[in-house]
Amino acid sequence: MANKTIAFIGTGNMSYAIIGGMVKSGFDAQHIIATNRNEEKLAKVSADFGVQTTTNNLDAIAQAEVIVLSVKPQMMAELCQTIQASGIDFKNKLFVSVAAGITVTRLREMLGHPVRLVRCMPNTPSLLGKGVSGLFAADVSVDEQTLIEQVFSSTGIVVWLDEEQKINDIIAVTGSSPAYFFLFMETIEAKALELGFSAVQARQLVEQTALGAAMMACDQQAISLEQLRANVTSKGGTTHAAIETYKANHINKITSDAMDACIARAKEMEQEL
Ligand SMILES: NC(=O)C1=CN([C@@H]2O[C@H](COP(=O)(O)OP(=O)(O)OC[C@H]3O[C@@H](n4cnc5c(N)ncnc54)[C@H](OP(=O)(O)O)[C@@H]3O)[C@@H](O)[C@H]2O)C=CC1
Ligand SMILES: O=C(O)[C@@H]1CCC=N1
Repeated sequence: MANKTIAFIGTGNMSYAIIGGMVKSGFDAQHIIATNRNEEKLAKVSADFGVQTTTNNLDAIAQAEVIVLSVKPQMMAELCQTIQASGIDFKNKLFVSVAAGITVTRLREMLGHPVRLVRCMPNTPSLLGKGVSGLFAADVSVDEQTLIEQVFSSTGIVVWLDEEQKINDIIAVTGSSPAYFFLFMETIEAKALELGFSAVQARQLVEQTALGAAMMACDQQAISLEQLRANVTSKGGTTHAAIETYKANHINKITSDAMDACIARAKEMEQEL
């Protein structure tokens, strides 16, 4: 990665998290260019991580060897149209798209060129080096795969996928799932408030418990999640009463249905965009 420059086109929530993870893990900020149409967002990423910034996407693309397309899927066609119209030489450029719901075929149509491309499905914990990135390579050399693996493994773990359609599955498992955990935390926080804990206490109690549970799972790999749960659940006790309530309300089915809806939406977007 030594002398390669990487440009993030459309630096919002996701690119901010990736850039943060990269810089905190030691990537040279001077080899990262962040773009946005909004100066305010660029001021923050520059102040926080010391990367180069510009509102001129084409300047950034011209300077970079790796170009991460990171606008919302609905804005990708318009962005690619401007890249295509610029007449930029794609020969020495490797593209990465983090967009959900846009296939390799469709991205190449949008760019008007059969670019070498990696589809990446990251998640926002990348900011803390705790991300997961699912990667699918399309006509990418071994050296380029190594390069992309270096970039994304600086933000957490990477998983190479052998079929493009698995990107949609990993969206459900890791791309979108931080939001499921936050939703679950929100429900505990709301109930803690109802029980009379202050807002500060409710937030602190839920975040410390979530962190503690996640760290126990990470620290005790040999113990199944089911067993970790069992270790909290005394026979005839309070946790048992709570868990039985979750089961009676079909928590497994709710999660399975939610993840199926996530995958179905990704497939629908592939038809729409
Ligand atoms: N957020 C997440 O957890 C994850 C997101 N992704 C993918 O990442 C991509 C980005 O998502 P996210 O970061 O959440 O979205 P954001 O809207 O936060 O970030 C995209 C940014 O790009 C800006 N932008 C739009 N068009 C252009 C343009 N032509 N030139 C320069 N900047 C532009 C937007 O500006 P403005 O604010 O004015 O619209 C916005 O600030 C999506 O494709 C999504 O599917 C993948 C995995 C997880
Ligand atoms: O909600 C979305 O569509 C994006 C993709 C994964 C997380 N956020």
